[in-house]
Amino acid sequence: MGLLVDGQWVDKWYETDKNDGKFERQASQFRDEISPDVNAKFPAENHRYHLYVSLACPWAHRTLIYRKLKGLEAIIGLSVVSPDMLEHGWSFGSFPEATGDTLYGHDFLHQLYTSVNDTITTRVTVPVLWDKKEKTIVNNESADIIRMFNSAFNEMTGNRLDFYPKPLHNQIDETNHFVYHNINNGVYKAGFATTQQAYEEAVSALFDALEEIETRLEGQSYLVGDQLTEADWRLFTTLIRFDAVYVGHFKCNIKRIADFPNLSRYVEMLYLHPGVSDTVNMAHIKRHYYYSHAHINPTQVIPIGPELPFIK
Ligand SMILES: N[C@@H](CCC(=O)N[C@@H](CS)C(=O)NCC(=O)O)C(=O)O
Repeated sequence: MGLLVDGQWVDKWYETDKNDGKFERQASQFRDEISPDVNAKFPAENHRYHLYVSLACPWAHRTLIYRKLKGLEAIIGLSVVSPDMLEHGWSFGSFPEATGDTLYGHDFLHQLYTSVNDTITTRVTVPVLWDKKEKTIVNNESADIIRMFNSAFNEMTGNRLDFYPKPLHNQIDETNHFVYHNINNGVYKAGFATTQQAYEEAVSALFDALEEIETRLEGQSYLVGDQLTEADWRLFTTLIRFDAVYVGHFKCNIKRIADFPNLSRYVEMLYLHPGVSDTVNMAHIKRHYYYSHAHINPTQVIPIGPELPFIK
């Protein structure tokens, strides 16, 4: 685990000392956009773009779901890192279903970042949306990438599924904001907190938010407008990891998702949505968290359980 400072890899953990033990996520640096406009800087083109992901990562998982459901697998290539994120950060080491760097054969993901800018200072995160033509990172923010995947390639694929329909923009954005701060990032704030108070604040906000979503799902199947939207996919990738890793490893253990009837039904429904189960890899998920965060789990022993009834 570490980051690039002036193009050099530095092996160090997140800084929480100056912030009362609180984990603060840094903003993604590459925020360009692929557009259907042929004159755009990054126009939608067949075989031009490539996605680097970890199957363990909930942020990268969003992009994998969209690549699948929007019919982009034949258009956008894929490289899957090893789940082990150790002293060199994300690496292309061997592990079942890790592909290696299928474009350049790099050993480490930070080499991809420094190939764009050899004096860059940045965290080296997945997902990365890569442009093979310009040999650069288009975007490394999952929230942006799924918006592009939702619409930029529609002409090419003929796939017009819309998970961000215009009339629901405000409601989706509001829900995303609530879910991001309290749940998606909330589990990380709990897990990476280094003081009791920071941990308790994060866990309380997390479970208050889960209770609120549980209530919202009482009379409806989806979060917004009673139709499947981006808001659901963004929540799903955290919920599917919850009982397997966040309850134990991140100490988010007031309840399990299995203890919330509506959330359980909801996560199972989304998991069973055609194509989605292919994007869920529990071996990578459990291995990544329990093996990579040595300060939380120094023995790197990975628990066998829990039983997850509907997961193949
Ligand atoms: N805001 C980013 C966050 C991505 C992110 O933090 N990914 C994690 C893996 S789950 C990562 O690569 N962490 C490495 C690091 O923070 O150095 C996004 O949503 O794309």
